[in-house]
Amino acid sequence: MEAKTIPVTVLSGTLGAGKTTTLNHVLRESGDRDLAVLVNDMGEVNVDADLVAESSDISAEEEELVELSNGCICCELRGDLLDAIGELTRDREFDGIVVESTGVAEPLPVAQTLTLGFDQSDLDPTEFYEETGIEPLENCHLDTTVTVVDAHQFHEAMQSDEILDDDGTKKHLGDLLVEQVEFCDVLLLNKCDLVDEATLVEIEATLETLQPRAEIVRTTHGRIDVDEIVDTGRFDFEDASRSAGWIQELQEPHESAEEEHGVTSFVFEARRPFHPERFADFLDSFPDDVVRSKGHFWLAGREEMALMFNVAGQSIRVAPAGNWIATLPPEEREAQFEAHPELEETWDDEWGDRGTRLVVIGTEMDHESIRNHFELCLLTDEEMDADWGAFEDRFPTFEQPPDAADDELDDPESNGQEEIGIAD
Ligand SMILES: Nc1nc2c(ncn2[C@@H]2O[C@H](COP(=O)(O)OP(=O)(O)OP(=O)(O)O)[C@@H](O)[C@H]2O)c(=O)[nH]1
Repeated sequence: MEAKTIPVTVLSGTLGAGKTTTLNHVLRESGDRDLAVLVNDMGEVNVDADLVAESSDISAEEEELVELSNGCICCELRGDLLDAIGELTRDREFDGIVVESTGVAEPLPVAQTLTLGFDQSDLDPTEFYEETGIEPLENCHLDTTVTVVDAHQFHEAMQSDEILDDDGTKKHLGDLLVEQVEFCDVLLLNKCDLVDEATLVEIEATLETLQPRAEIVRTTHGRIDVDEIVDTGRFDFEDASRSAGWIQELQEPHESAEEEHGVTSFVFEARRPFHPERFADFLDSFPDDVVRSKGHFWLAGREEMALMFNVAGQSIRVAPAGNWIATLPPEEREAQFEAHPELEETWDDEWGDRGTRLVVIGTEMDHESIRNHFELCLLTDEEMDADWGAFEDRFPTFEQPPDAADDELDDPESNGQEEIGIAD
């Protein structure tokens, strides 16, 4: 039998959602469990850690409380995070470790760091160990990822055009919130005392659509049963990476017109490209009732590369999604056909795999009107025969391979969003 390893819980959530409050509650209610806490605090003042220490009788000498400051555990402090857990657990057996991320941290890279660091994933960790200089930790496992959502601020956050700065990486608040919701095992819908029942039900419906796999628990002042988030055995990297509603919807599309509480979704598909000017104009006034949209699209004049469409609240991002299979050399194309036999069915004699497939999730959306808007952006028969290079194209140009472009694209100021006229 495998030895039991220490379960690690990661708490994420936007600024002020109630992470620290939840952590304090968990420490107070931890009973016989011996818990260690690791708090990632950006900047000079580490208020969170003080609070934790105060309310949980943890003394610094016991070294059960570790602060990681001046950086973010989803970026430059990834190695430090593992070092700190290694230090903590070198001579001591804990019943659990709770990591509180900063309000700007993305859960996926943190989970990736931990699964690699705990040698718990199928990914090849060699490069990671070389880069961070750490040794794999065999005495821990990533057990539960928890996202705390502020019920009171949810709608405001989704509609906000506030830009957050995570150590140089700029992101819309809605974008971060959606990422945190889409990647977790447990969603704590906190601050339920500040919101009426109808609003809570509506937020729950949205959360369920964005993240069908997670357990959603309503809380006030983070009062959660400790067993719901410590040592639950819920985390699985592959499942968590594939659990977002938009991914599931793309895999098994269904037009959900009468979902609960006005939250519905549909998949838009087309085998003609979008007219770059009309599509950019549409994005300039993109409907507010779309909460989330994601997928790839074909833009006329960009026959080499598929583009990724990524809407979360007020954030609209476009990024490279890789070359069309039709552009690959014959042997690579063959390999793709072997790996994805379903390609045969949809392959177009002239255009190969080029096309558009987007999931649209929203509240009280008018499906027909949004579909029509997308349809109107497609090239007409006449335009199909025109010179596509002559169309006005305000979308950013992507010359780098997708991997290299990714970081830069996270920055709304550098990814050309202004160029494509994002709606305020
Ligand atoms: N009314 C109400 N207030 C809450 C609730 N949960 C937390 N708060 C308050 O919300 C504020 C922020 O809570 P924190 O726990 O510090 O939030 P956080 O997510 O740790 O915040 P950062 O560390 O700044 O990201 C505090 O004043 C809490 O007392 C709740 O359920 N209801």
